[in-house]
Amino acid sequence: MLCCFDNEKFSGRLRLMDCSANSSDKKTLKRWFFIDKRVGCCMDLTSNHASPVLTEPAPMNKSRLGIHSAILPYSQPAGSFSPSKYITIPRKKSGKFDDVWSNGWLDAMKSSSPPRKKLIKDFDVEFASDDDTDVAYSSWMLKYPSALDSLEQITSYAKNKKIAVFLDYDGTLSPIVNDPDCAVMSNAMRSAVRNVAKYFPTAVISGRRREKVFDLVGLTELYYAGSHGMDILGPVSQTVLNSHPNCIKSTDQQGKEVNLFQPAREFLPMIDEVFGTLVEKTKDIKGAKVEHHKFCAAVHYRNVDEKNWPTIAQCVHDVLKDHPRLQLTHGRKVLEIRPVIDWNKGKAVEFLLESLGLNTREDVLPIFIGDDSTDEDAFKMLRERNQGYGILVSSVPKETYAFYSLRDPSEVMEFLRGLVRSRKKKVWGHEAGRNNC
Ligand SMILES: O=P(O)(O)OC[C@H]1O[C@H](O[C@H]2O[C@H](CO)[C@@H](O)[C@H](O)[C@H]2O)[C@H](O)[C@@H](O)[C@@H]1O
Repeated sequence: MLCCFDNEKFSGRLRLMDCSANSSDKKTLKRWFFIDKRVGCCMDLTSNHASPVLTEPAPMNKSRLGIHSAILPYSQPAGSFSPSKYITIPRKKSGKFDDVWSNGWLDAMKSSSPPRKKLIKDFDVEFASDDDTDVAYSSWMLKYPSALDSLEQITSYAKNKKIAVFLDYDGTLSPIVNDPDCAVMSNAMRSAVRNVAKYFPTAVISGRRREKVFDLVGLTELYYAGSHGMDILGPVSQTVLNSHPNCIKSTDQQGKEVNLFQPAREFLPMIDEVFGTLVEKTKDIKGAKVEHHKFCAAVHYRNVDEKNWPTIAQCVHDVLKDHPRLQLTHGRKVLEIRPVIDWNKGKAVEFLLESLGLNTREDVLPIFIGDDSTDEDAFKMLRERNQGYGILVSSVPKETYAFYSLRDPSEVMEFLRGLVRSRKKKVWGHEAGRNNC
């Protein structure tokens, strides 16, 4: 007998349980089936074989099942996902704020960057073994296929197009580690990124301070944006200088002429002040760390005992209460305070495309690779433009606006190497390293 559960939490799928299995013991309950409401395909999670049953097909179905995604329009955002990562502070009619217990901050803090088991549980899949989590990941990959497995599709579609590569830093180019100051990039990754930049315009767009991310990456051939895109050093473009009032001519660390765009410049003194306050307020919380990213401030709680998380949340909450022009975003075990302006990583990608003279061209294929919630702005922008690919780096199932997935930074490196290999082979048929862009 099959029982049907509407399981919105699991990627908009209907969940079917085979009640002929022993359901009293969750560990032995192995026969779950998922029906993707849009894909119209039923999958036995124990066998991971998809077989067509029920429900009518929808426009996104084919792209999710391996037919070349770029041929198909992004007709709708992925699943029922609506990433509300910008946290509006709930205000009571009295003008007072709700506290961190009731406004969901602590839940968001707990679920940010969770371990594998916990995340699977959040998707309401009560699995116990590593095999089961692998099965859940494989099922998730039907919706977000591996960019490595899809490399041939991606590169053949990109053959006559200009690829532009946009990369997040933490969790994408470097693995997540406990101390943000120790998040170094391997030489192998550096060399992969350097090679990518030989063939495609390449930028790193990070939440960190721009100068810091440049120090960590150490490649002069890239463009850099810090503070989640609020601090961009891009190529000189008169069009961009004319159309963006906050954009000025400047020089980079090598003395080269560049365009400098800092749309939140007026917030500098406020962020300075808030940084000082946060340092002071958290100084007695063991493990807490505050970073000044110039146009935003980050409060890390990865190394703080969970019993002290409410105190961290309260400190940040109190600061925001006093600064209505600032807002909160949740990152991986980090609370970030940033200006309330209409600017994000997605806008930064568009800005850089414009600076490169690629924004209005239809033969451009932007690829954005990132792991964090702030990268969703870029994934979403690409979906809305119906152009290019967002690639989410995650080793656990996550809702996302991205189109493809990669498990971890080592797969990112393989993917970047694959892009270069295919460009060398398909365009020139030899190993010459010329910039084709
Ligand atoms: O946009 P990104 O380049 O991904 O930057 C996002 C945040 O990355 C850093 O924090 C994260 O990585 C740390 C090192 O692995 C880890 O310790 C921390 O828990 C993560 O949240 C950076 O320190 C933050 O300021 C960035 O906002």
